[in-house]
Amino acid sequence: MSFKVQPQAPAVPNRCQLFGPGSRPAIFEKMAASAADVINLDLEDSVSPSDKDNARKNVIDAINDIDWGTKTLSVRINGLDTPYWYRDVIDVLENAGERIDRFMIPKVGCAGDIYAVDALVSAVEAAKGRTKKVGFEVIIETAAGLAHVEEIAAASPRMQAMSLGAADYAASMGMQTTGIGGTQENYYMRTPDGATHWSDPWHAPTVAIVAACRTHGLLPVDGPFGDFSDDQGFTAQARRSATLGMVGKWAIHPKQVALSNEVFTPSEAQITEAREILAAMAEAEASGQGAAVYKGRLVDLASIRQAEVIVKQSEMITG
Ligand SMILES: CC(=O)SCCNC(=O)CCNC(=O)[C@H](O)C(C)(C)COP(=O)(O)OP(=O)(O)OC[C@H]1O[C@@H](n2cnc3c(N)ncnc32)[C@H](O)[C@@H]1OP(=O)(O)O
Ligand SMILES: O=CC(=O)O
Ligand SMILES: [Mg+2]
Repeated sequence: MSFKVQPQAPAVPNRCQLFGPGSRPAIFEKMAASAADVINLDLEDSVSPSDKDNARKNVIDAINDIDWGTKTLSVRINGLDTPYWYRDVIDVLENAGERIDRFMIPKVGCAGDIYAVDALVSAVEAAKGRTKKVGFEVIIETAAGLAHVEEIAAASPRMQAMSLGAADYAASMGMQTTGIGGTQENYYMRTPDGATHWSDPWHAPTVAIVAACRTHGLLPVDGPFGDFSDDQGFTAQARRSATLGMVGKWAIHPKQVALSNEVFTPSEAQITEAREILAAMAEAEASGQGAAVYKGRLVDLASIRQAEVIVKQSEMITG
């Protein structure tokens, strides 16, 4: 480990972030009743320009009036290249109560974007005497966002989480696809025996986001999977993200919530194995050994840290 100890990410469950357009208030109670850990009320890309003002009012009412239980409540504001974002911040902070937990900032390209929102949020919070500081989560979904992912992660103490936005990422990178996440038909390898092997076009940004988040103590989250009729595709994408260190995934339809929760909740088998490894290592250490054999494979001091990741995840979820 470096002399600089790796910071812990916020200890809150973040297995699924359920999105809903701010212009569709009829679904807000259903979102509140869902099993998602995080709710994202959207003012950005699911709301048409002509509906931005109404959506903002709906979202303010929803923050004030709906019982969101213990969920993390987040509002996705519009991008900094639009005329909407400053009013999203000001109207929400001037009119909504302290129940809001986070602003989600889309399409961030550099640390300066976070600085700008932080300055505005800090001014409105001070002016209104708000006592709870709103946290930030961002979406990495542009070429610039990926190029500056680490400085973005470090940009403000308000930063809590970072998501990969597959749709805008694909557009910004000029990727030849209209799919949102998951396997892409033309991204494959041919093996020497002529078989087709699909690769993961989201691998590189996923790893970059996880590394930036783990370096700076944020939660790395996988973004949307557009084809909500494809449960197996969603689960495969979520499993790849979980294996690479992400803690959760967005749901753009309520049927994706259970799928995401299942993948990002350690299974009984995973927890049992982790506890057995910890027990095997405790026994090894008691006899002066730093390494041991568990089910025919090497376990050592690093295995303790790996096993602890799973045990801590499960303890945090069960409370
Ligand atoms: C690329 C990005 O930026 S992704 C993030 C932004 N996008 C979004 O926020 C989109 C969120 N999702 C949605 O708006 C909707 O789910 C849609 C448009 C995809 C589909 O909506 P519908 O056609 O109504 O879906 P469907 O008919 O299958 O809905 C089934 C039930 O779930 C409800 N429902 C639909 N979406 C949601 C939601 N996001 N949250 C909670 N409940 C919902 C419906 O009201 C319906 O309820 P009912 O059975 O009581 O009538
Ligand atoms: O905002 C999300 C995306 O995929 O784009
Ligand atoms: Mg986007």
